[in-house]
Amino acid sequence: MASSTTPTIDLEPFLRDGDEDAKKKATEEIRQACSEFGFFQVVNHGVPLDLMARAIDLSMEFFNNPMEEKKKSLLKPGLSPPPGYVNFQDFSNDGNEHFLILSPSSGLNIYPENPPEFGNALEEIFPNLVELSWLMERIVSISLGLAPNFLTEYNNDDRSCDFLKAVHYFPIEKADQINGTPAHKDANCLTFIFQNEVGGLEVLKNEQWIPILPAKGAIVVNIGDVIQVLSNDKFKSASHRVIRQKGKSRCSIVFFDNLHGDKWIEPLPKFTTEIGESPKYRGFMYKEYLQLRVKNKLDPPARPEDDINITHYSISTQDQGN
Ligand SMILES: O=C(O)CCC(=O)C(=O)O
Ligand SMILES: [Fe+2]
Repeated sequence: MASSTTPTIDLEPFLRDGDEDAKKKATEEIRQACSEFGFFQVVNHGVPLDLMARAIDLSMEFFNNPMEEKKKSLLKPGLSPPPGYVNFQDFSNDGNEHFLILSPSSGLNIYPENPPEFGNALEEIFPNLVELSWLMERIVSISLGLAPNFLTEYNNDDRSCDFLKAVHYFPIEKADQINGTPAHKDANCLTFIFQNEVGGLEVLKNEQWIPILPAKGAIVVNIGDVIQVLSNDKFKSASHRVIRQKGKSRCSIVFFDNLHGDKWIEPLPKFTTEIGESPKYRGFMYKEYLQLRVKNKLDPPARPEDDINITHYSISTQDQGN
């Protein structure tokens, strides 16, 4: 029966050899969560819990610095996404600020002096989240009926476009300031989020906002547009948002398992020609979509309905009939 809370799935069977039945059961739970919600949480995921807690604490210490101090690690222009500090309140209604890093091996990251361990903690957690992405790519591929290494090979095992953000959501001071991050769908492949105890992340299902409750040590996983398009809507990239809370700062660490911009994205034959279904999207170059999304964010259209999202590439039923 369909439920109204997102499931939590134990990945412990995947961290050891054997127990194929337990692996199958967890894979089936993930398949259901991906088609019903596009969102779920995982526990026993292999990312050290003390490192997760340290990354959150040090992020909050960084965000508690005076603004002049934070702005010393301003973003490096010309890179997309730009690493470093950004305060969205400077140019949008979003009530958050973030610090972004690219892959530590890029050599492009800049770190603030205070607190000195902040950069180390982010660099240390990054490869742990890459490791979890590999595992989830494998499970998601299997649950779509694809070869286990399908998603990893689809991106030529290229991890150079992954990135990570530490995000601080300011507490609400006036009643109308609830917007932390407005409703959106992630463009990438898979997103991983862990959060402090404050809450505010919500996912849309059947026109209802469902809270993703913070659970100690759990990591939220959500499906992005790339998987929705490849699977021709079999798996869902769900709309989600963050609501700010009264008197409490929310902190999250968000890791984006991302594709190379030169990747061509279109529904796979397995979900179209091979089963006699029409593709729901036309193919596109991933970087073209990302550029449209960035433009959208920095220079929002006057009418919200002109906001660019994945439906930009939808093939309507009418087109399919022609
Ligand atoms: O901070 C969060 O929990 C989620 C942020 C988010 O959805 C995003 O950055 O795409
Ligand atoms: Fe998101």
